[in-house]
Amino acid sequence: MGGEREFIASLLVPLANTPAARGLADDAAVWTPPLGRDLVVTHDVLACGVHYLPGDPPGDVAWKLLAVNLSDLAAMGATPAGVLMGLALSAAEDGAWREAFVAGLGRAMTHFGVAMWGGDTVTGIDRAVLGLTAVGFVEPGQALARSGASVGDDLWVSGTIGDAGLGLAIALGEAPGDSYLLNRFRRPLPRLALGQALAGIATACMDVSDGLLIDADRIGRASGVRLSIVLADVPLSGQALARTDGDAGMLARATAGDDYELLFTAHPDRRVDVAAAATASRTPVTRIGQIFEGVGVAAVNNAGVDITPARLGWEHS
Ligand SMILES: Nc1ncnc2c1ncn2[C@@H]1O[C@H](COP(=O)(O)OP(=O)(O)OP(=O)(O)O)[C@@H](O)[C@H]1O
Ligand SMILES: Cc1ncc(C[n+]2csc(CCOP(=O)(O)O)c2C)c(N)n1
Ligand SMILES: [Mg+2]
Ligand SMILES: [Mg+2]
Ligand SMILES: [Mg+2]
Repeated sequence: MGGEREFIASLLVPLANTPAARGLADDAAVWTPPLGRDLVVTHDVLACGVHYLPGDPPGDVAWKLLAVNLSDLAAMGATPAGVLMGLALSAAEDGAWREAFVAGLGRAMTHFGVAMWGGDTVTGIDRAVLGLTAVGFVEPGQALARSGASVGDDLWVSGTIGDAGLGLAIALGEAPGDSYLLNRFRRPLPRLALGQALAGIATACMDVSDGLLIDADRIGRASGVRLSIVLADVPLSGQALARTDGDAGMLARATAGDDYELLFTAHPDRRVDVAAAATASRTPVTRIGQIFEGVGVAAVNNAGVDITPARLGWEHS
């Protein structure tokens, strides 16, 4: 395997077969956005040892790098268009790793229908740091926000919560294996179709990356309301349910993060519309609470007792 030039020419140029990328032959991409749409732009970083493990399959690391960014576009109700990727690699990401990474990235890009527009590659650091910028678009003025939740709204979440946290424990060798849970950690599925279907229905929306409780707290703070979550109503997969005991178990699921599900609010009069959006996007949604006066989040157990923990989820120091 040659150097940077050969890596770009042999592995990345084939991924960039879209006019905007100009064959990665110019200094930047030139993209003609869909007329009249609002552009939605996001960037997230995955660091080896922080977001994934050195032994994770490189193709899955690529999937996750794209998926976590598309999840932020989903949270805004956007349709993805293209990506720019920044790779800072260590000696551990050798030729075989790079080939497997790019192969996985190509499969992920095809799956989600996004184009590679360019990026940058550097080597010589101790641990890999992988950044990706995703660009999408929405109908003018239709981008969702964290700030629109009102007192009386319902609180909803897509899919199931806590699977990825259990998958991480499995990847770390701390829990017995389960391919479904491991896959939920390594290959999250951004809820793009649901996000798009929620335009005009959700009053606030975000994706759950750091943990259900901490991200609910963010909607609460952004909206100036209190999100009350009935822990027993938080949807768990069968696999997670089998590994979850009591209030402490539910709190562990609700603070683990890496879910990449959508958390959103809507007026109770829109329950039929939320159900229709879920059906149209083939995405399960569950009502997990209500919005009250106050600020932030409260987690309530079966006895109606507020058991909100001090630590709500993942935060970088
Ligand atoms: N280094 C940075 N430079 C500029 N803006 C940033 C930076 N880090 C975060 N932000 C911005 O701050 C806001 C919150 O970022 P945060 O990373 O918490 O959200 P997120 O990407 O949805 O969550 P996560 O990173 O857990 O997936 C976003 O609007 C983001 O663009
Ligand atoms: C090896 C390993 N250890 C721990 C975790 C858990 N984790 C790390 S960052 C984060 C929040 C989302 O990231 P960010 O806020 O940076 O976008 C979570 C839940 C992991 N994924 N991999
Ligand atoms: Mg981020
Ligand atoms: Mg987000
Ligand atoms: Mg975060």
